[in-house]
Amino acid sequence: MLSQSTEHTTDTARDQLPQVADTRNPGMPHDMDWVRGVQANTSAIERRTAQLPARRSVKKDHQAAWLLRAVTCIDLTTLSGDDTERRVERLCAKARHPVSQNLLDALGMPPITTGAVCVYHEMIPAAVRALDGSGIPVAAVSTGFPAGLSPLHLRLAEISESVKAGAAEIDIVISRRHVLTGNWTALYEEMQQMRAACGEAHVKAILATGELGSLRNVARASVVCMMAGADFIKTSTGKESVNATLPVTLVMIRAIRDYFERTGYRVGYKPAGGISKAKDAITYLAMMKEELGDRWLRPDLFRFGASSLLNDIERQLEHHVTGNYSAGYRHATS
Ligand SMILES: O=C[C@H](O)COP(=O)(O)O
Repeated sequence: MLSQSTEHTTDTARDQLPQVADTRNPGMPHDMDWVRGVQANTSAIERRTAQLPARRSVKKDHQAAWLLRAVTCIDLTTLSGDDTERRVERLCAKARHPVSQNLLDALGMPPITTGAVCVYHEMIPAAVRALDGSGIPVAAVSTGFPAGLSPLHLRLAEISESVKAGAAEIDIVISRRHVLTGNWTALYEEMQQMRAACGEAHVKAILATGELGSLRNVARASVVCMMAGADFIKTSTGKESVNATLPVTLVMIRAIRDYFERTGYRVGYKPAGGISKAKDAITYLAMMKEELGDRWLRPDLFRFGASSLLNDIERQLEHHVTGNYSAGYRHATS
């Protein structure tokens, strides 16, 4: 039998942070001095992250526990031009039962679900119907995803439409040009308007880090989006040529830590794009635990944006239980 805890896996350096009530990040006035003071030491960051996958070795039951935890944090995603209602329904069925009952029984685990299902606006009604009664939220990518270059009033209207259609979480894309030109005020104001358009729906700010030019820009954009009220900061759309990476992750989660230490508000983190291997998921979780502590290992503060990660996790769990690997197609999600 597995414990759902990951407590045996690594020491927690960050559990000493001040404990405050979990309230949604309301944002704060734009503090340009803070933003200008944010730096990122690229070589130190790359050195630190280069060591992570090599020294991270989680075995047997602990590995299965980490993998099940990862499953509960997946935003199970389909974002393709050829998405259909049928594909979304299959994805939602998988989100309800991401790991087969046989495996859960063998591991002594109760039923679990993924963190959310993430789709384009047009697919929201199908996802809402298919997830009815499951408690699994529908996340929608809005604001002219993935480039975010449609007029602002249309991007804001798209958010409102997505919320009206039943999305409980909105993944917005920021205007990369505001970062690349150092127009932090424009980024702050845009993010604030998007947060307001979301209303009660939680907003994840996609930075598209592969297009921001430098880790310092990633750090500054993270801070500005949190100041403007982002509930989550997310690396990528999955459509950039470089998506989630470990150096970008370190920069973003340290920005989250800094924001928490200064304001008392916890902002979530979502690495997305190209995360398809179970061992990579464990590396990300271990990094969250080391840098931010156990509180950030739950789906309200951590998600993977991933379309195929679940397949590999299920294969690894099957290997853990049976000693054999099954063919990948048996775990296909769509
Ligand atoms: O936000 C989620 C990403 O679009 C998924 O990317 P992926 O297909 O590389 O897993």
